[in-house]
Amino acid sequence: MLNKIASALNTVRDKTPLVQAITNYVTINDCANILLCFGASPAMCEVRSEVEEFAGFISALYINLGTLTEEQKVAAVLAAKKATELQKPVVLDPVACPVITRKMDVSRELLENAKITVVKGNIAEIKSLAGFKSMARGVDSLDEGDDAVEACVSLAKKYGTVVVATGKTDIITDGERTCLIHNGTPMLRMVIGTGCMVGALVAAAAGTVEDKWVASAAAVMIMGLAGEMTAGSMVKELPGTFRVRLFDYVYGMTAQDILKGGRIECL
Ligand SMILES: Nc1ncnc2c1ncn2[C@@H]1O[C@H](COP(=O)(O)OP(=O)(O)O)[C@@H](O)[C@H]1O
Ligand SMILES: Cc1ncsc1CCOP(=O)(O)O
Ligand SMILES: [Mg+2]
Repeated sequence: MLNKIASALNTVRDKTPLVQAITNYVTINDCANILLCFGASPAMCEVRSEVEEFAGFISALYINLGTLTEEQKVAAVLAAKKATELQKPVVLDPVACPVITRKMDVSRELLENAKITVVKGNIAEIKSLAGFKSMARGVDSLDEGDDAVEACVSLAKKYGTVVVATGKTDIITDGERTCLIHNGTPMLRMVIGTGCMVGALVAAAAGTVEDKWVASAAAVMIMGLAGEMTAGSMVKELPGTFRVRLFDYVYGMTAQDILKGGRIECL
């Protein structure tokens, strides 16, 4: 599996996927920059009158509900349907769906009316979307992760998607194959948007790598490992410096780093 993940990194770099993002205004710039560092090309195209035309050009679509305006909501549904028609991968990040009913409703609408290739959320978001009890505070998960694998598998089977749940241990499943990623650092929680950035990276990988489960695992591992390497490079762990250096470590990530530092467990 580590070989496949290392090869996924090289595939993204070789193919330079064009990732369309309809995403929140808190972390939009970080999402664009992390995509560039990964080797992808970001385009934040999110107006209803533009998205259907743009779908013809993209490698993948990333929809993040973090600050979902009414305009974004209409555009997201149109874009997801068009991407489905054109067989382009769609990644959904159902930010705050445990605590805001509208986000849950829009997530379900998207899952029911388009082919969502990957649903990526934190553990609380994924558990609540799967109908499990979860603990959240705003956009953050407070969930210990009990039942998380079961929730991921059940959600994956229900909608025929890959499901990614991030946390101390990340879970990636397509309903049949499940793996856990043990890379990461608590510092990733000291910077807002690391979850959004993981979603953007998943879209880039899904836009180029055939096996969407491998693509998702690769994106999640690369963020976790880059976080570890960033924290390891600092004499004192400071969030501002960490945030800037995180981009550098994603940019500098090599296949060799993955083979050496990747920590994955296939269940
Ligand atoms: N306690 C932790 N230890 C190590 N890595 C973590 C921890 N919590 C989250 N991460 C990592 O931080 C990133 C963002 O995940 P998370 O905080 O769950 O998402 P969100 O920001 O959407 O709530 C992921 O790469 C995840 O693996
Ligand atoms: C703080 C905040 N508020 C609405 S979206 C957002 C960013 C969420 O980022 P992440 O899901 O990566 O923690
Ligand atoms: Mg999030």
